[in-house]
Amino acid sequence: MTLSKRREFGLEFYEFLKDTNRTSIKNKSKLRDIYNNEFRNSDGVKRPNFSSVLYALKLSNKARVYSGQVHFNPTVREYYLDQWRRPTRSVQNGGLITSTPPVHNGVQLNKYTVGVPSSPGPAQTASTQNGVTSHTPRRDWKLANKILKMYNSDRAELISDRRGVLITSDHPVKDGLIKFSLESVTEVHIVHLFLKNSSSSPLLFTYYSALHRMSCFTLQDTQKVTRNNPLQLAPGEQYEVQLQFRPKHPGFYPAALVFEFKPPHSSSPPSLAFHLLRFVEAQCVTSLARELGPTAPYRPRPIMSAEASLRYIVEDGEQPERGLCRKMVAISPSLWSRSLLEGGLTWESYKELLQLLLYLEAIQMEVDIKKYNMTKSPMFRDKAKKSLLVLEVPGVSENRPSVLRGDSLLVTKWGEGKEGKVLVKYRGYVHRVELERVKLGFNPKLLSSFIDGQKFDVEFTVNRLTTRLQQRAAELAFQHNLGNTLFPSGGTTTKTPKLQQLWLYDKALEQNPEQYSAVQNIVAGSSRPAPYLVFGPPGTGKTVTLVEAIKQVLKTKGSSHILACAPSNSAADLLCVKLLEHLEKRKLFRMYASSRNPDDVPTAIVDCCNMGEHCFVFPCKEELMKYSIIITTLLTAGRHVFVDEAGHAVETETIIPLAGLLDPDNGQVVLAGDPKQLGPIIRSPLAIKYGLGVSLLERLMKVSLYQKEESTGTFNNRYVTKLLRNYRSHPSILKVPNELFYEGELQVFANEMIRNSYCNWEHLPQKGFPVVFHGVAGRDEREENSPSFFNVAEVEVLMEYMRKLLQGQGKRGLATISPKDIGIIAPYRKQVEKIRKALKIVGSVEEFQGQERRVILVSTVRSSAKYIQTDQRFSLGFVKNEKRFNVAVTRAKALLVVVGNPLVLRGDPAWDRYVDRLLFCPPTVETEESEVQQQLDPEWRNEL
Ligand SMILES: Nc1ncnc2c1ncn2[C@@H]1O[C@H](COP(=O)(O)OP(=O)(O)OP(=O)(O)O)[C@@H](O)[C@H]1O
Repeated sequence: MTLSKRREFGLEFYEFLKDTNRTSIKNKSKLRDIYNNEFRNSDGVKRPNFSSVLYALKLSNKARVYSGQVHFNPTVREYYLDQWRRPTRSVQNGGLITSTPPVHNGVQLNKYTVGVPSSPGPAQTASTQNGVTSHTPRRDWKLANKILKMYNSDRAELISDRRGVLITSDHPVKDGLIKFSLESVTEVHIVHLFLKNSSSSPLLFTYYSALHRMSCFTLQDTQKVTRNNPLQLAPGEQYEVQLQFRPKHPGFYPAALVFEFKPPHSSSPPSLAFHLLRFVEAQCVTSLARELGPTAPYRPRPIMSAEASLRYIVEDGEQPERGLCRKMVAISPSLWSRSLLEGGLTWESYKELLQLLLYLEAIQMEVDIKKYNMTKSPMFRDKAKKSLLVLEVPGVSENRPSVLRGDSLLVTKWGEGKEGKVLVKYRGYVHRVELERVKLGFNPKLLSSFIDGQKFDVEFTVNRLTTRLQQRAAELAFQHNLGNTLFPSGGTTTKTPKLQQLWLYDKALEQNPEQYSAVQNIVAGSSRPAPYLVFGPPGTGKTVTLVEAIKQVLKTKGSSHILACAPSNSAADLLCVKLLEHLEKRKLFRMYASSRNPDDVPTAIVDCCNMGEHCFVFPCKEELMKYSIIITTLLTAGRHVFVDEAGHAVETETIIPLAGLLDPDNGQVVLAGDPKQLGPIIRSPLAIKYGLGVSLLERLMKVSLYQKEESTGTFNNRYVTKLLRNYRSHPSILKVPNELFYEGELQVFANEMIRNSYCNWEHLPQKGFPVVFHGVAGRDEREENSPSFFNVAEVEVLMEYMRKLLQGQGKRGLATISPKDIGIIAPYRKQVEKIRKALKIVGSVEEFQGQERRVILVSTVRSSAKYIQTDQRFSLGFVKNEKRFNVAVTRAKALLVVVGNPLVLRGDPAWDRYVDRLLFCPPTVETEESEVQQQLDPEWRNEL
């Protein structure tokens, strides 16, 4: 159980002590007895033992223990029990709070009308019994849990006025919900709630509270009603409770309020109590937020109904210009058996099992893509190229559906499908993919009769090429005898190599013995035929080691042919740019697939790649052999094959460049990556279950050859190098990922001046600790037909940080910074689009793996838990995806700002530990624990 959960139980116990007037008890064994006998198993919730709970309280400075006595920290009450912010000052004794600026200051509030009671109400006496002022309604955990459980089935009843109680308000109430909106954080808004006994007998109003804590709200009433101090409502009598909303930040703040009533006999048992619920949705929306808000309400595209059983013919369309394109034949698995699936991956089962898993994956892709079929979708002529038609495909930029240049889809004129008639389906080829639309090339037969805005039914199709390439690679790997490479034992390895002394291009690497030895071993080919692995956490120099090794292989063996690959275009481009630092352009060739958008080619690479006049061209083999290095993505792919970010790729993707190209005896494969960062994206649950989600790098790392030798406790440098010196980040940025994912092994080696450049930034909650977690109560919204999410409140907070960063630069000893030193990472395309409206420097996590910036701002977007499963399924978002989370928080050198809703994020174990460690454990040795809590805005600290 996490520390935060244990702490939560501890605080809940403290609350229980308060409720039963026993906070004066300090004796540890007595408290343990109360905990065990009365609290621990009182409501079926599984709670940890007392010591474990006490330990969590101690760690978070909420309790101290000495001489067998437990002393609860007085701030426990303020921070925790008082989840509804305590009034800052009272108007009169026992009166209603009117903290500044009061909206209804001076208005009378009493039992029947709004006013201040002339004398202290009975609550004063009751609440001071224990020497503690406890009139602010506190949360009843048991009740909150009970209501949350009932909520799904009994919502209608919970919000209905019952047993003579009517709850009305000065705001409109629709379906139990009160909504209102403010324009600025300086405003305070009050909602008056009137509780009326409309029955013919008296009733007791016994309790009110909120189901969730949210400190921007305050609830209050004049009589300070509690269960110890109930209020009798005579027939026809009305009583007012006020809700005050005072947001600190723009955002969306939902709340649920519960009101408890009972028959008026003092002896009536608690079971006779009944509860009414009201919901509140408060918003604070600034003008920027309005501008960025949904352009139109979200309306998912109508999905095409199940395929009609009509006869049809297909009219082929116009393909985009591209080089030679060889059709590949589909491979159906020859064997399909449970024993094959369950037998695990061995060299004997390699081809059959991988082909079967790829087949399962392809079936899942077919099923998935059908869900995106659209009906009644209009198309328009492209203004720039009249022969193309433009179709809106919301979500295409997030691969929902996955459509690339060169893929095709089928359209039918809407309303044409009639029984007995042969339907014409027109195949449209994708010429260009834009944010939410594609440009399609169709048959002239369609174009000649096309009217702008004409509506069509659209069927998406899966491009089988990628699966087929991988299936073929599995087959070729077998044919070309790559068993010793893919299942290395070390037994077949050639004699111990002689390592040469090398003069590295990047002198910094000579100072790092692991990097230097990795380069030496790669140059000597010492692991052959086994692959050489370079693995290690973020920022440890895997890519630069790989790049240096490539340069050294070329320097020492001039005739070598090297294929350098990465799973994504951005990672392959990065390799290319780094290689160009010391190599002549003529030696190097970056080969793009025809599906790549030519506009996305970085300028540094334009004149050493396969970009032709209008499209990418594919030179013949002889032409290609003139180059020393060819750089491609794995799917687009020697003697030497280098693969960067190998942990991100499916095994069969990684073997595409090996199978058929690698000489099994003399070829050298080098894989660099980190299995704790982005992994393969697989849709089929069966394929995942039986191993397709494991990259070649990850699988090999479990082979004994690549593991620490027991006798020495070290890795065998001949086959593997583990890099542990991080050259990127300030220790505070690394602290939590290091503990979560790397067993604390990462060492800080980043340039001191750069990594410390934000340690004194005035906006840090704590000096010397350049990590900020900024809690935002936003709302994850969608607009129009797009399935992608955005969160305007988070954009606003990001903009605020951008302003602070750019305005503050160069001042008070801070380094100057330009926008290119700042990166913003968001998990959804729509959020990226919204942020781009103001800035030009954002990208998705995939684009950021392998990259770094001086300052990184992360927007997590998710603010409601209900979409988290969808995120998991589509490998989107940061919640419930440790690897994406790890990549996002390890890109910054000097300052990391994470903006998100901690209540939602904490539903994920990794985030929970992250927020927990940031908040409750000293991030650096010299930090005071109490100060660490300042890392989070106080408003949120109360919520957690
Ligand atoms: N020996 C070294 N001395 C100084 N700086 C280094 C050294 N090795 C790497 N670096 C620097 O560290 C940073 C991270 O390097 P690199 O991108 O190669 O790491 P990585 O392990 O591939 O990271 P990630 O897994 O996060 O993509 C770069 O700025 C690089 O120049």
